[in-house]
Amino acid sequence: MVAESRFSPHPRTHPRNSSNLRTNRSFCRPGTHRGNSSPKECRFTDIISIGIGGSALGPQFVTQALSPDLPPLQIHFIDNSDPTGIDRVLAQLGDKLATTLVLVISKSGGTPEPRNGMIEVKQAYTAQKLDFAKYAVAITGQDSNLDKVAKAENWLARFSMYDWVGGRTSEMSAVGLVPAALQGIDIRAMLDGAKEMDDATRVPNLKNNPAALLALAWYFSGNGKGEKDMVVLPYKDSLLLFSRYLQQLIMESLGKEKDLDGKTVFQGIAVYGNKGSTDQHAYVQQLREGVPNFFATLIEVLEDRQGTSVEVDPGVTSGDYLCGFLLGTRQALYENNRDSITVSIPQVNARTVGALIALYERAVGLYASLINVNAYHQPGVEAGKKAAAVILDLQKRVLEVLQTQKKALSISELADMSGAAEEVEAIYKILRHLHTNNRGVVLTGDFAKPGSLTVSLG
Ligand SMILES: O=P(O)(O)OC[C@H]1O[C@](O)(CO)[C@@H](O)[C@@H]1O
Repeated sequence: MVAESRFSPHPRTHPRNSSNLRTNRSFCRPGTHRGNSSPKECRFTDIISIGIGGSALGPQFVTQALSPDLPPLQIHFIDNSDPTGIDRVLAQLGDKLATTLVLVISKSGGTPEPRNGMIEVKQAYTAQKLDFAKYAVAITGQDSNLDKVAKAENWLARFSMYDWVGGRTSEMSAVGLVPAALQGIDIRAMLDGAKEMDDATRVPNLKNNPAALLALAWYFSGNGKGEKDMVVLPYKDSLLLFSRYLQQLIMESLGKEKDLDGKTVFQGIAVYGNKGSTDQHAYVQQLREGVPNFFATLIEVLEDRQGTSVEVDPGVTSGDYLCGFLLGTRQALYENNRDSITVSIPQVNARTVGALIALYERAVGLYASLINVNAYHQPGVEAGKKAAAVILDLQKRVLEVLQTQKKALSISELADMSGAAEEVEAIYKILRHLHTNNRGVVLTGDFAKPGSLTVSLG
């Protein structure tokens, strides 16, 4: 899918993308089923996919939406720097690591979370006397740090990402297509659906352009200032992660302080939601009667299921109920002057999911043009990353000071000696974290009164 014509090359260059996939996929033939595969055909049973943000949300959404009930390879995600989360994935796999492929996905190849995940997973392979390089695949920008590591260590495969593909618009690149193909998902159909939508959303007549209609509806509803939140309610379990995927696509793209002229605009649209009808029993009460600060997007899937349905009442199926809940909620919102948009798809399949992704990618680009912001950078996230690096540096400095001390110090003494008198609270939190995790820092005193605490190395 081409996200935004200003940033993407001509479609003629796309075959390079698929040849990238074709030449690299020999490490494991997708679609080979576990039950009848010989070790030669595919020695893997599972995948660990390590990535965050745009390098995780698309693959997670597509897995939930499209992965077959018995996929050829079962995928597990590590999308955080949470040690417990990493442990859980590794514990679930146990001695199956020997047949587990690892995808390390990071456009920049320098994001700390996937780097940490990769190091921890590598360590787990080493502990089982497995050569990590024989299991590891990198999906990253050319010559990124990750690319260099993968090249130097001779990993199983490397897929390169084009610079013009943004992280949050990368689902139709190797980032999304490799994990999807390995799970037996029809990636050609995904690309076909995205292509169809790409064509449909290049139409200059706005009334016939679904992405333009969507962008204009967002603009109308929130006054072009994001005054209303976007509540996304797909009435289908398999689309549960769509709102989470859209959260990044929309909020990271549109949530900007400055417009393209450098004017302070504080733009954005807040996105949340899970699924209908489940959310009707959670927060739809507020949507109907509470603060009118949202518009709803209802995703309607026409096909209930493959095969026939039992009747839960005479002449009525569960699917009829779901359809009734969607239409009923829409009506109830309308009656109370709450806006809603309904997007209908015939069924959840690779083609419609590809089309949905392409639709929203294009709508975001068009809406960004309407409000005059750059949808394709994320300066705010960079600020958060820098601030986290400052905290880790402070931790280092504090530990260095403690190493020189024979007697326990108060936290404010330690802050002074570390040249960070203003950072007493941050230092308290760092120390408490190290203390809790038995990292050689001993805090003594009343934790409810940080001023009473003394600290030393244990
Ligand atoms: O793929 P990368 O470079 O690891 O980045 C992961 C995510 O981090 C961000 O750069 C900032 O959150 C996202 O835009 C991106 O999707």
